Amino acid sequence: MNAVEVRGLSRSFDGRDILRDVSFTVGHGEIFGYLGPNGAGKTTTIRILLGLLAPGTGEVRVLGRDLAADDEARAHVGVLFENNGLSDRMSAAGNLAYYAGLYGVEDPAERIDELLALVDLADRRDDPVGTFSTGMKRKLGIARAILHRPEVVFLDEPSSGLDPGAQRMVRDLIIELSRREEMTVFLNSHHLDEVQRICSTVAILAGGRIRAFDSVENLTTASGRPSVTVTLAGAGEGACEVVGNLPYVTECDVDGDALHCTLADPTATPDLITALVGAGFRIEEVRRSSRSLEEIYLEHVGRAEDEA
Ligand SMILES: Nc1ncnc2c1ncn2[C@@H]1O[C@H](COP(=O)(O)OP(=O)(O)OP(=O)(O)O)[C@@H](O)[C@H]1O
Repeated sequence: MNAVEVRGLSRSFDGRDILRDVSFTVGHGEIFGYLGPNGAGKTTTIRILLGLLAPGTGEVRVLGRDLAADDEARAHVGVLFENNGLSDRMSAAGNLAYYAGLYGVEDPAERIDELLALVDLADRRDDPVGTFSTGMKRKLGIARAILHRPEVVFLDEPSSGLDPGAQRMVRDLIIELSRREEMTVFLNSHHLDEVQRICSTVAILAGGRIRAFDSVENLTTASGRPSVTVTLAGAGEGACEVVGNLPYVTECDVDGDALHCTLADPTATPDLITALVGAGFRIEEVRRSSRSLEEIYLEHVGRAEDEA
């Protein structure tokens, strides 16, 4: 059984199709990145998973259960939306104590101490949250979301509005809680660099449909679409004319002295080099290159926009 299952999910608002036949799964203990442009339907998907919004068609399950119909199952799930769900007037510890009461957390004092230490706010425990920075509030929001030791936690844009230092703190915290608390983390994010660093699997949602669903490794390494970067001794002008028509070269691009080629055949690199040398190019270095998640994301989103 997967931690999260979405099968054939569709949902429209006021006649506009937002989600169309969306399917993906998230395994236990994974940090999963759910990506897509503004308005793609990521928060809508989370709200349907949490049982806060009815699906149009299709089926969703969290821990094998339908949260809309299963009160007990909701106790195993945590959520952080962008507003953190905190009272500015209460202290950090007071906020956590309030939620510990709502969730029926056992030994709340101990758990609150543990979490304040985890999010590095122990020394601010008695200060009103209204005096906290955006990053501190976000960290406390995450502590609130995992207070009751959920098995799955949904984090909607946990890094939005944070400076790079605070983004890093939140990123480290997510890794820590996945490792230490063995939680499955469902992360909505626009920070592709962050997602590439911490997520094991991602899905890209655009134009209402899932455009890619795979491990970050498969998406970014050469295994899917092998590519090589050839550093030439001198300008790369004319290199694409030489290799662009070779049958195994699917894409070619020159940037200064660097020639980037995507290959249809992963074993074709020596032939590519032979062709370049035959045409008089001198070669400094040849590297298999992996593509960034950002490049892959932009390609899928661009394709979805072209289709629209
Ligand atoms: N209750 C609602 N009624 C009408 N339209 C809605 C409702 N909730 C969401 N929408 C619309 O559905 C679309 C998807 O919204 P959603 O918040 O899921 O996007 P998102 O991918 O989370 O975007 P962002 O990255 O900007 O947070 C938007 O066009 C939004 O206006």
